[in-house]
Amino acid sequence: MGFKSLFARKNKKSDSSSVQNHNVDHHTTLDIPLGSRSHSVNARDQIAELEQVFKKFDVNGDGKISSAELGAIMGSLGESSTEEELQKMIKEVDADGDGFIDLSEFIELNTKGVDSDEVLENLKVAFSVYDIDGNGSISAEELFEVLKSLGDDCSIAECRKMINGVDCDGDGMISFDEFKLMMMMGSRTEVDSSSESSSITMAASKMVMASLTHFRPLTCAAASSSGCYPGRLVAQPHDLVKWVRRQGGFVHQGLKIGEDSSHGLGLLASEEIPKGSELISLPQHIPLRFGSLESDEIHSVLVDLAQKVPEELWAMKLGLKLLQERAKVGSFWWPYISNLPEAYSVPIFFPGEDIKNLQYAPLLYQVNKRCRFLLDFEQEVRRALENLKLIDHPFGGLDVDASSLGWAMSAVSSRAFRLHGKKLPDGTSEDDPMMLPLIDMCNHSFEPNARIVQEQGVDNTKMLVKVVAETAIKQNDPLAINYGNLNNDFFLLDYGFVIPSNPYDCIELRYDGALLDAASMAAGVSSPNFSAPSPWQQRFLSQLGLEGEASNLKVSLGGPELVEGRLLAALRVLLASDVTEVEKHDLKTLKSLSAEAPLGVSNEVAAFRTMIALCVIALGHFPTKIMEDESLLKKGVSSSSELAIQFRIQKKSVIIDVMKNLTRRVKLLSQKETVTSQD
Ligand SMILES: C[S@@+](CC[C@H](N)C(=O)[O-])C[C@H]1O[C@@H](n2cnc3c(N)ncnc32)[C@H](O)[C@@H]1O
Repeated sequence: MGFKSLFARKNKKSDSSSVQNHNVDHHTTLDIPLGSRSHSVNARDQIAELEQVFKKFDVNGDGKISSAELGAIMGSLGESSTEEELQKMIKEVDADGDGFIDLSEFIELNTKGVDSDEVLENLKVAFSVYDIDGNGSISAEELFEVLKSLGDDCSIAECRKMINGVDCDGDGMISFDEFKLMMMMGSRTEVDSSSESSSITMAASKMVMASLTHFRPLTCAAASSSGCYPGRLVAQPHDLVKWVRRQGGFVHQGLKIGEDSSHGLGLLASEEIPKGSELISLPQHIPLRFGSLESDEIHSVLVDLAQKVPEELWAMKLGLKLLQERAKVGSFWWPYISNLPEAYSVPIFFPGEDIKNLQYAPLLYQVNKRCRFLLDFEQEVRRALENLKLIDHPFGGLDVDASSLGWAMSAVSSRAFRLHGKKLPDGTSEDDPMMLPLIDMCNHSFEPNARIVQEQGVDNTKMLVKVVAETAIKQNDPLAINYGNLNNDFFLLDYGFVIPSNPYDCIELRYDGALLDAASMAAGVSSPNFSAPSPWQQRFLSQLGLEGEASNLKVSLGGPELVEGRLLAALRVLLASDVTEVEKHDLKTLKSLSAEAPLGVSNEVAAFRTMIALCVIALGHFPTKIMEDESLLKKGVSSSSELAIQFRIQKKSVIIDVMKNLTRRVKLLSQKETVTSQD
């Protein structure tokens, strides 16, 4: 890679050789002389800009660029080079042979043309940064948007002026050919002093400067308070479907991105699609990962920081990479990242009052843990970055605070997929979390019409992962995949939504003998002694993991199991008096709700009654009743309050459903008992 090509950051992954079906027209080269070797006085502006760029390279300010400075810049742009390569690059330019590049050599280099495929390829990458919607031309609005996102406060009128100076065919836009012409004229000798030429120079140098010297600010919008779907990072994001196709991916012609009821944006079928159809396929290089591909070079600061992320918050690790790519102008993934929501409705972004409004201790605990982690990690990140030179800084010198870290963590937790990674010796494979552009536009349903398939062990496939139609899909139907059979705690914490009547929702309780004593007493169950089990009962409790060192005291009610088997078995055993009777059954039977009263009807009724009373106690922990919650919702509240209220309504509904189900079972058992005693 030559020195000049640094002007447009070329990401290794955009290398066209690794891409099939690269949708770029290779035949539209303009017949323009690429440069000359002297400068005109009218190129003063451009030279002033080049001086500024030179200063960025010249880190120690000694007026010359050394191979170390060049290497550091290349490294920060994702291009690592050997000393030999760096020396070769310097030699190309070093007219006086002193082993450095001085300002005049730098200007000479950048004002002469280099007619090569490489320059053309780099121009295409630079062009794509501005062509936000991927329609092949840059509008004044797009130019404005990009320059604004880079911190340049030029007006839309100025952008129009810049465009007019370059717009040869008068359509008000810059096509790739016009862009190329502009870039070449911006660095040409015979630039006259007309205002048109200076617009060209200004536009060219602004764009060049932008793609070289700026990073996007990492601001984080507060979660949207309106009910409508979240805005994207930029007002006019890239066309994701086109981008995936351009990168060699496959997107079914009957798919489009559109608004999907209350789920934000999603994928919709624009025509009927038969069952089994391939919908989307992504080649290996499109997913955004932390660096599991052999060729990935991860910034060492990011690697160190990632090691400080606890395993269960894996999303933050990939989030660091996402933030770095978000900051980097010219990132290969920008067309994808520009489509990400600017805000997330996950509880870490709720106002404190709404976190309390969740009213459910296990989730409050998780939310607080995440918030605390983000605040601590913010400090960790600051410490890691504080003495770094700009060129060593993974985020281009930008400040990374807890809210931008939270944005990144939420973007990953709500979109990343954990695919199969490296095979392990035991035959299983490592989890490989990655973001799957476009596929992650699919919303969730427990009754999905599509599913993700990872192409594993299939020879000759360049595609890493695909989505296929699980059922026939009707025109205008949204595409839905199943994110997992998760409870609402996960959905809210990681994705920012709550599913009403979620069959997998449950409540978590802490197994506690004293609490069970209280519950059984309230239920009128005679002689309960849960807090002082006999030795044989303790043996059972240890086998159930409810006693002893390796115990796990979290038990759940609700979900498909209705009552967690360990809790049911514990109650059955603790309410039994005859060890030999209990020992007749294996643990599996004792844990099973469908095993009918294995220790007798009265034991079963007492166990169920105790559980019903436990539900009453759990319900009592919620300060509000469902009716009160519903009337609050009717009145109208903020979107975070709404989510918090919906969440707690669902939790209370789970408890009530468990109570109803157990009450029905008690009734049936009691009838059975009466019939048996009458027989
Ligand atoms: C993988 S993204 C899907 C694309 C997303 N809708 C968007 O606008 O970019 C996951 C996010 O979509 C929304 N979502 C997906 N399925 C949903 C559902 N069943 N109910 C509510 N929101 C849903 C949530 O905001 C979630 O965090």
